[in-house]
Amino acid sequence: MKILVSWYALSNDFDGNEVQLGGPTCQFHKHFYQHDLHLILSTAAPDEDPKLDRLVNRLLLDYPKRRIEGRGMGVKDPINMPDIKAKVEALLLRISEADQIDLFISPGTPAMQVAWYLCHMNLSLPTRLLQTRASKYTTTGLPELIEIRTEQSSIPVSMVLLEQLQREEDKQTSSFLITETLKPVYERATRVAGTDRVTCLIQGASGTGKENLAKFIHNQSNRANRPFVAINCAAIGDTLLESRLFGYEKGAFTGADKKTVGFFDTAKGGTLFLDEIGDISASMQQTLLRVLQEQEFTPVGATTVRKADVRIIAATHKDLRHECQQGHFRWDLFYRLSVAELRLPTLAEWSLTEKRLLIDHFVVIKQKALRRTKQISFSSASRNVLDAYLFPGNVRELENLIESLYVFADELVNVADLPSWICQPDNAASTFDWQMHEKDLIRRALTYFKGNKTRTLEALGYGSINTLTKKIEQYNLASIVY
Ligand SMILES: Nc1ncnc2c1ncn2[C@@H]1O[C@H](COP(=O)(O)OP(=O)(O)OP(=O)(O)O)[C@@H](O)[C@H]1O
Repeated sequence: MKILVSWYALSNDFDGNEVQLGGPTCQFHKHFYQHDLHLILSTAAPDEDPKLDRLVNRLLLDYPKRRIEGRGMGVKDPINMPDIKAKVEALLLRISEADQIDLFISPGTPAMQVAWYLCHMNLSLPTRLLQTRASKYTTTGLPELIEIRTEQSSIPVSMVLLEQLQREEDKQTSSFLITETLKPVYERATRVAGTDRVTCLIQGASGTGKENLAKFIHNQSNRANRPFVAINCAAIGDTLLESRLFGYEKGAFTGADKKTVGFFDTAKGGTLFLDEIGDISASMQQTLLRVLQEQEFTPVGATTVRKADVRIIAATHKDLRHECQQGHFRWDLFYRLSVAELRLPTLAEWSLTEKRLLIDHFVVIKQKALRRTKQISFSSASRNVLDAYLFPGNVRELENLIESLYVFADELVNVADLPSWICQPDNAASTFDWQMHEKDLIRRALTYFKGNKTRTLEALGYGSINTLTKKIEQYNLASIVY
């Protein structure tokens, strides 16, 4: 395995908050990347650097098949060389089984470069020191890759603090995969992120990654340094939902023994994610509509209004247009929420190759999260079963399955290790194949004819518009974005 490790360049990899495609990290990927994994390091505490997330996500958008992961190293002072060295030493030792570890030293402070040099010299690991020369300084007009060759010490390093290894391990679990099927959705999401405040509606079945997508929009937006607050609207009744969202005054209701701020205040300047919006009551729909129209809200029991400064991202597993047609959801609120509409495909809509990629992705992620020394692998029979299974619970179901296999199965997963419902013959691909095929056909035709049902009908040859409409409902295609 060939691993690339580098810090990101605070100024050169970014122009303000935007990822700089001409920066050293993006340029490396464009011209020189031939690795199996890139670990991009940030000085921030683990999981607390929106810029790092933005850079990783941008690269994954451009190179969806690459494995690129961000690591917050928790370095307080970017010129404290001993601290930096101790942390990168620990990291390098953890990946010491790699065949080659390339240390890309161009981005980062001089202290970071010295630390790379010392690690290369002293750790006796298969490291190479790489730097790049920007195209404006080369005669060819293209950037150049330079390897700094030095004699490495033959004395292995004797001690590295083990507790550091442990602390880092916990945080190596967050990273997600943007496959070809997801790419258009994430591209639209990037555009949504670029517009402040635009309300967004994410539709998709349970477990397809709606909250992930909402976080992605937040992290890509100018609001990334402010809070992302999520609330599941289906889980609680009207009164509680209202007091959670808007806060309340002391004595506003029985049990309100002190003034409490709501999520609109907590998320001020940031993003408020309203999950399962399709499940809120008619009266809550009315309240929310007013807040969205007037951009202000009143805490329960208060007399004065407060300004709402949040971007709302709502999500639902329901087909909200259909809910409106049925009179269960207000059209005016639907239009307010769906200024930007995104739809996440079910796992059944992913190609087989992508599904396998996701399995491999979780095999790696869960190994780290559960601190297993060895990765699980699949017998060819168990691979076949997984290929045929449609994962109705989508990404979450697949993720949970891999996690449980790490807990209960041996390193080599056999069919007997898989849950019985996955192996049941009624899940066999043959039953579903033609339905999937039909669904795909209708989806493609609708997209091609930009949602025009008459032309789709002509192209596919269904007897009547009613048949086509029923199929569209059956396959949950009513809300696809053309
Ligand atoms: N593209 C992806 N790559 C890796 N993991 C993903 C991806 N999308 C989703 N996940 C993971 O799948 C799980 C479910 O995702 P998430 O909670 O965002 O789904 P959801 O659609 O909001 O679910 P629900 O409708 O049940 O609230 C999470 O653990 C998430 O990290």
